[in-house]
Amino acid sequence: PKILHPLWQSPLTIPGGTRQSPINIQWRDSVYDPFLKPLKISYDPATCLHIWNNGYSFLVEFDDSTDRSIIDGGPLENQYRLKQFHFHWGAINDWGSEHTVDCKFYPAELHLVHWNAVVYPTFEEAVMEGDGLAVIGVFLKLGARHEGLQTLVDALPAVKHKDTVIEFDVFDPSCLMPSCPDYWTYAGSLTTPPLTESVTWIIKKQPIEVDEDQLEAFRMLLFTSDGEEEKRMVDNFRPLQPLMNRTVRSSFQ
Ligand SMILES: O=C(O)Cc1ccc(OCc2ccccc2)cc1
Ligand SMILES: [Zn+2]
Repeated sequence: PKILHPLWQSPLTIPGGTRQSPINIQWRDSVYDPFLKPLKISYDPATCLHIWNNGYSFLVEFDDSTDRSIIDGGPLENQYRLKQFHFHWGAINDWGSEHTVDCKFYPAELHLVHWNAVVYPTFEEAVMEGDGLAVIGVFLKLGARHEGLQTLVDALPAVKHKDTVIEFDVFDPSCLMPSCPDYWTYAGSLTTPPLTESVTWIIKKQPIEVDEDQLEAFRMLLFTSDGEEEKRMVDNFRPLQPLMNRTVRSSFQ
């Protein structure tokens, strides 16, 4: 019988999928690629629009009608425009990330979603193309309070329920980047429907630190709309997918 995902009520596997995400990154199997460039990030904090609980995660969305917030370099052939960022997390600190490193889960993972506006006219079209999207993944680990994240955390009670949105007009996602430039990269997919194989993943080696209260703030969000029986928004990560015929490259030795 078809196994449906508890969260999405859609098939858990893509028939014929050869580059699905997330995956385990086995550090010793990754291959250093000296031709990988440093990742260039230039975000304009004024392009921030709002925070939205879409029933899977909370998304911070950006005005992507111009090239004001972009990434370039790294493994990318073009510059890509920032569309939104969101997180995946667990009910407890033992798991929550989508990717793992040597089979280790982090308590949460940040995804900054960008699309190739040089080649494709809209995000929706880019989502269907092999070089359409570039997602930066940043692991969150338990440690010191993250001051930059706190402005986001303070806004979460206003988007507790599915389909609630609040204006959020200035935020610089660069503050969520770790200081170390090292990353892994591989060809993968969306980890939520439509699961299309259109993502160049750029996974930062160094996690950022957040404290327990900040993780708990994520866990008080709800999958459910106001008036429905409350279901806490936790464990919103997809199971690991087979590596198949892929190599994970590293920007570092
Ligand atoms: O960050 C990830 O989990 C990958 C990911 C990237 C993009 C994404 O977009 C969903 C979406 C697809 C088509 C139209 C509207 C929204 C969904 C997931
Ligand atoms: Zn994601």
